[in-house]
Order: sequence, then C-alpha cells, then structure tokens
Amino acid sequence: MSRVGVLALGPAGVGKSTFCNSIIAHMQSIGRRAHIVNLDPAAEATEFEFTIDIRDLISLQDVMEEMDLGPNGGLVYCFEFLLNNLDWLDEEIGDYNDEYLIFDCPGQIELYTHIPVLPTIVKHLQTSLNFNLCATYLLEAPFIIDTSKFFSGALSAMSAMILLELPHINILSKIDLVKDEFSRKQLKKFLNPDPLLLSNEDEEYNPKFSKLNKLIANLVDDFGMVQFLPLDCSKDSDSVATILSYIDDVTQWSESQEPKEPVDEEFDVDAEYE
Ligand SMILES: Nc1nc2c(ncn2[C@@H]2O[C@H](COP(=O)(O)OP(=O)(O)OP(=O)(O)O)[C@@H](O)[C@H]2O)c(=O)[nH]1
Repeated sequence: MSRVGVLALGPAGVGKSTFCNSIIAHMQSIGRRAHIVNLDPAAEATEFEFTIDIRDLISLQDVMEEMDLGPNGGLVYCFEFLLNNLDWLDEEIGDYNDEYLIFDCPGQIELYTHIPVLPTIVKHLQTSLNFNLCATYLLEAPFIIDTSKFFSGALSAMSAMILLELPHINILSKIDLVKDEFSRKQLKKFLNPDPLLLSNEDEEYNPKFSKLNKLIANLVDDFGMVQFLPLDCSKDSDSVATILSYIDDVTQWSESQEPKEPVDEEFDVDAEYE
C-alpha cells in the first residue's frame, strides 16, 4: 500500500498555502484525512497547523543570521541541508502510513526549475517512502489573462513538469479577482486555451515576435500544457472539490486504499460467545 503526496508548486504569493488549507478543509468536511508538510523554511504561520515542518530541522531566519546569507542563498543552503539529512524527513513521515500528505513548497521556483533540489526530494519520496505523487502548479488568473504572460507562466509550469517528471495539474488561482466582463471572457479562453490560436492573436500586435511566439506555442502544445483548472479559495468550494477529484484520479488514491476484509460471519459469531 502506498502513501499519496501532492506537491503545491508555483511562484511566490500565488496562493499555494491557501490552496493547501482549502484542500485540507474540504477533505475534513467530507470525512477524509490529510496533513500538510511545510517544505518552506521561510513560511509564516497559517490557520492550519503543519503536521511536519521543515523549520523543525532548519529555518531560513536562522541560516541568514548564522551563515550571513541573503534570502535566496539561505534558501538553497536550507535545501542542501535537508538533502543531507533526508533521514529526518523519513523519520517525520514514517508514522504516516496510508496517509494523504500535501507538501506546501516554497515560491522560489528556481528550486524546481533550475537546480535539482526538489527532483531529488521527489525521487526519495517515491523510491524510499513509496509515495504516489502528483504536482499541482498554480498560476494567478489575474496575471495570466494577458497572452504574453500566459506563455511565460506556461513555460515555467512546463519547466517544473519536465524536471519533476510527475503527473502534473495546472491551476489558475484567485479567479474571483478576475471581475470585469472582458477579463472574464478572456479567462474562459485561457482555461482551455489553444496556444497556436493565442500566438496568432498576438501577431497583429507584435509581428516582430510572431515566429518566436509560434515556436513557443508549438512547444506548449506539444507538451500538452493546455489545460488549467480554475480555483477560487475565497468562495467557491466546488473548484476545490473538482481539483481534488483530479488529484485523486492521477494519484490513484482509491486504488491505494486497503481493501476492507470481508466479514467472516462464523468467526464473528464465535468471537461473540467466547
Ligand atoms: N481573492 C483571493 N485571494 C487569495 C486566494 N488564494 C490566496 N489568496 C491570497 O493571496 C495571498 C497569498 O496567498 P498564499 O497562500 O500565502 O500564497 P503562497 O503561494 O503560499 O505564498 P508564498 O508561500 O509566499 O509563496 C494571501 O493574501 C491570500 O489570502 C483566492 O482564491 N482568492
């Protein structure tokens, strides 16, 4: 039997922690259990407690003070420290057999797009701790409803997808902040976009880059990075439920549940009268 793990990834402030908390709240409301694993050494307190917290091993604040490093260097140091102490993670996770763990990751996407820190942790979770993992990659809806920003966001999501080699779910967060009618129309187009059409649209505004736009659009299209699920953590719990059903699907959650032993009636009756 395996554990299920969901990585919440995406740039800083995109809503990863809020998403983790919303998923946990939703799961609790339908009688399921899950835990948050905080992998951000610079995290602030949230309304839900972290079951496992990297800051119990190392915190960015301490590293910056003691090693005289800036925030980015400090973060890389924290993760190198974690990689050298993976037995700490094994021990913390050890008690959570057959559980659903949600990994709240830092917003510095270099950690999963440029340097092999997160890929190493992912491999460890899969091979040593028997996790069925999936990555959720969040991008902010108000940011992405501009075509050029869509491509830059899609490329960063794709970079994480290629590096992590995990089932990958793209999410457009904070859709409640897309309010005016024009932007909402745009949003519809970006939830299930055709990158080739989007690149053609840009052509009339910026012909200088049309060849490059088309090449990028082809690349995004080839990798199947074309679907985004909408997320509104402020009001719309249906959006959270839909995302959870996608996660369950790709992590084969229901298959990972231990089949219930058939009730042996004779045995039960005997036990009653012992
Ligand atoms: N309106 C609205 N605000 C949201 C939503 N999700 C998150 N926010 C807000 O966005 C801000 C950042 O959210 P966080 O969950 O801390 O984002 P994060 O990605 O974990 O941030 P880092 O850990 O710094 O990378 C907070 O003020 C949240 O309240 C949403 O669906 N709608």
